[in-house]
Amino acid sequence: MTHHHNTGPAIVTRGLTRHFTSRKQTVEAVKGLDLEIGQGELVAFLGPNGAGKSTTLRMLTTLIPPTSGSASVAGHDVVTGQRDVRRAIGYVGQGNGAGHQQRGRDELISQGRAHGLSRRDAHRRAEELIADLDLGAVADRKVSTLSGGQRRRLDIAMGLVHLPRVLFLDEPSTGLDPQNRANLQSIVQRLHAQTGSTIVLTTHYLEEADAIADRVIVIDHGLVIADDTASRLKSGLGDLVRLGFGTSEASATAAARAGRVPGARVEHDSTQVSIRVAGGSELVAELIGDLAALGAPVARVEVQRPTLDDVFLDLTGRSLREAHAAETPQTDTTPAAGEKSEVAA
Ligand SMILES: Nc1ncnc2c1ncn2[C@@H]1O[C@H](COP(=O)(O)OP(=O)(O)OP(=O)(O)O)[C@@H](O)[C@H]1O
Repeated sequence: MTHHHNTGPAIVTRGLTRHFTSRKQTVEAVKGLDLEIGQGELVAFLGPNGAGKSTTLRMLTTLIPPTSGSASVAGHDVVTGQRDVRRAIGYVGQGNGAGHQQRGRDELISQGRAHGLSRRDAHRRAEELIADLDLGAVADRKVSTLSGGQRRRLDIAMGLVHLPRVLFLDEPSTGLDPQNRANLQSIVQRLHAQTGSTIVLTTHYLEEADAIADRVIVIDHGLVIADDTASRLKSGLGDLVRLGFGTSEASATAAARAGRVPGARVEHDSTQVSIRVAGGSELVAELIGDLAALGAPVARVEVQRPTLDDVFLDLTGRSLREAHAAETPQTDTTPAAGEKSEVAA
């Protein structure tokens, strides 16, 4: 069940910008994004708290208008084609809501009816989604009794009722324990494989972006700072090779030798040399041999493959984990006029 109605990109943004004014201070939440996302891509927006991920998603889903620039989703402009965008997308926000006293199955059926499905089709669609999102065991329970992970899966099912061509998930796995998070990630991947629809999710979990996204768009302070596959982002940074030595002379000799490796970034102190270089693990054997011949025998070796956190650290000078922990989400802000908490049916 693929449903691509046009052949252009799923999402295009040009200079997409959003400012907020709160207590007379202007926050530039998103500062001129130029993005193109193809149909069928599974993309993660990765960045710390306050990076502008949710604001970007809220503009793309027509919940808030851009301050300047433009965006189109499924071929429709988010401002002039708001209705068409809403019909083409599914959006699962942070803490969306099915009604608490309803049964999950009934919520899905009502949602289908709200999207114009016949009674029979709404029932059929609900059954499909219950199966696709592993909700069979809990679909007849009141929503208020579901666990966090079950609730999140129901929210995603709600967002999928009308077979959207582009699905937006805002921090789908935040607040879930590792097992439920892994479960949710495999469901998202399965949905993507089954439907071929475009999926854009935001996350501040490196492992999540790494594990499930075809493409990782790293956002910091409202700007795209990297955009590639996780494996290319990591291999671009290179491996980290650490060599330990018994004497400071040996360490200095090794640093000089390592400095001649093309593209290597070298740091050293009296006992250790750190070399950041592409293909470091392949290089290390040769280096150890050379250093032995130069009278600087290597006492310890460690090779680290880079993580996306290393990529972020390299780009920003901050660790994503720390950047995330350091920023506390602001409360007490002034929502923009016309803002709503959910996409209207
Ligand atoms: N309604 C608002 N009024 C004022 N400032 C806002 C508003 N919404 C967002 N901001 C600010 O814009 C910046 C970007 O916020 P945004 O929610 O887009 O970040 P995020 O990357 O999604 O972070 P999180 O992981 O916490 O959701 C932050 O500085 C935030 O405080």
